[in-house]
Amino acid sequence: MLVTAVAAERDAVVAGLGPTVTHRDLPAGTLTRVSAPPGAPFGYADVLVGGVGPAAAAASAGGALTAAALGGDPYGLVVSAGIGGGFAPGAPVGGVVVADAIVAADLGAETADGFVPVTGLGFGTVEHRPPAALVRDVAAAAGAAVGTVLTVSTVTGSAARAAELTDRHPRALAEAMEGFGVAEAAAAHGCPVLEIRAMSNAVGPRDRTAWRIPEALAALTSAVAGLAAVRWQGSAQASGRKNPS
Ligand SMILES: O=C(O)c1cccc(C(=O)CC[C@H]2O[C@@H](n3cnc4c(=O)[nH]cnc43)[C@H](O)[C@@H]2O)c1
Repeated sequence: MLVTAVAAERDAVVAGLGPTVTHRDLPAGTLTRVSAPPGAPFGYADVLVGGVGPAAAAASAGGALTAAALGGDPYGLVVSAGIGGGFAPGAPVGGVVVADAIVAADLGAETADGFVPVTGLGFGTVEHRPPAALVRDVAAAAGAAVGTVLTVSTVTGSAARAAELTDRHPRALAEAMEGFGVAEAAAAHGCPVLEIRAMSNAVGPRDRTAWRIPEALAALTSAVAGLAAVRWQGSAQASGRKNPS
């Protein structure tokens, strides 16, 4: 299953996968089923429009994962896919990033000594690690850079905030708003997760007019075609599942 925030991202993802089979409304999100090409090891992928932000993403992905599991056909991989902001110079506008770490960047507490992640308060987790071999293969197929993708609830809008984030996360290449939520839902189901982001804008001072959304959506389509090549044309890992994507 691939999870996007908005319908425009869903359309870009579907364009990289193949023909649509069905649409289905779930309590949280709309699921589009895309058929795999003949000879692929798996029959289809589902693409979920789950909403903007980590909470909406977790709720919608969790619901879809549960529905699939209760239907006897659990997902074998969940992918958070969409556009994002890139940190210069590693992730230019129009480029693609595949996450090797999906990090909740603003989940914690502000203290007199600075930001403390929620793990420093004794709770939860702030990072999920996608499978390294899959990250490598998908990044190669997608022509993507590999690095940390931050999940934020507030889009960065100043140079000071961008510098604060890169100080705390020197490996960060991109930020977006859903990856950690999707990853939390996947982890709850024991399911591996990936995050693929196509850069629509630079992280920094807010300038919505500089966002290059059509270019990013086109890059997202190409990147997802690379993912499909790995999952559908590459040697399928024998997962024993009918519905691994
Ligand atoms: O207006 C449109 O046509 C349009 C088409 C596709 C997507 C959008 C969005 O606004 C998606 C919001 C989505 O994008 C991610 N995002 C993009 N840039 C950043 C950023 O610099 N910082 C954080 N998130 C970013 C985010 O995941 C949002 O969900 C509009």
